[in-house]
Amino acid sequence: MGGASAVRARGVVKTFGDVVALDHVDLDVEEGQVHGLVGPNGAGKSTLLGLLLGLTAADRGRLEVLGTVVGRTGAAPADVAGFVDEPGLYPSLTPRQNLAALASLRDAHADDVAWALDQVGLTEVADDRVRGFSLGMRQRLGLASAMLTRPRLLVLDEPTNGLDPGARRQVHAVVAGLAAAGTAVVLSSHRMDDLAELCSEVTLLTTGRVVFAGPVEKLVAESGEIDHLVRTTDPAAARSVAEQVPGVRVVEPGTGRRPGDDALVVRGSLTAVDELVVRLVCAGVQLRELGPVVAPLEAAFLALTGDEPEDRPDDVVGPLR
Ligand SMILES: Nc1ncnc2c1ncn2[C@@H]1O[C@H](COP(=O)(O)OP(=O)(O)OP(=O)(O)O)[C@@H](O)[C@H]1O
Repeated sequence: MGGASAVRARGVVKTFGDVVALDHVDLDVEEGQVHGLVGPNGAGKSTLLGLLLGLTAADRGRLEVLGTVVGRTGAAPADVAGFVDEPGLYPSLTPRQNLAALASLRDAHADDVAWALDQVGLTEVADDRVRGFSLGMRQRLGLASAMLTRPRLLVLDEPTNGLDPGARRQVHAVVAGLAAAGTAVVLSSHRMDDLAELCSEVTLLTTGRVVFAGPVEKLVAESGEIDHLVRTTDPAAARSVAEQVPGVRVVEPGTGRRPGDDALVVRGSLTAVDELVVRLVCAGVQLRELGPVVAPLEAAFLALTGDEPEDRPDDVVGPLR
């Protein structure tokens, strides 16, 4: 914290006809920070990213990017790069040719092409045509294009969309490395694990409004009651213990259980669940597994939006705390 401001938005409004895509949005991002935008479909994430890239202009409010006020023309300052929706690529060209074309347009050094391809793990397919590429490969090439000019602000719309776990790890490492070197990164994602692993701060949007902005840990701490799966040696005894603990409620039907599983799902604050653990031990009931039914960040998302993020695994159960 404490770096120079990369983005400062105050009261930004953007409408499309009758649709208010952004409704008095504030956003603060510092250099060296990875800032996540999260929210249900249609919340305004891509619209906000588009404003940062200068693809469109705000109707009202004030937007400063890298110390420059972005005016009504929407022209973004130099040193900003990225993509919204899907990266724009030439399908008939190879990755190397795509990046070389960009490099010549943007004054990038030819050596940077090989560097960017290597960073995203596309060196081996650098001379294949983009036309046959999977979504994940196109996403990685989009990231390489965005990095090419070594921007001070990188804007990425769902950069891990379509990536397999290995490629996702690689993209995470690239983004974290760029941030460590001082680049500000603003990215959107529907994946709570991306946000938890990559972002120090998040802005949660619903229908164009900011409903939370701040550190990821604060979002989790504010999520209130969380459903926990409790697996023990004696489910019947565990249930009667749970029913006696103030602030703990047995959830019926509980989600997060495997078919035929007799584990309990209880809802309560972390303090109440801690008390349940103490009482189970005192009652001689052995605890085999305890964890949130959905990851705490996802629970916070659900609590604040009443919506369900995409790509939610069916069986997300945390380890014993
Ligand atoms: N060019 C446009 N013309 C008309 N309406 C638009 C346009 N761009 C966005 N919208 C509307 O603005 C709202 C916000 O859209 P936006 O794409 O920013 O949401 P999002 O959070 O990125 O959604 P998703 O998660 O589905 O990508 C939506 O209601 C959308 O239909």
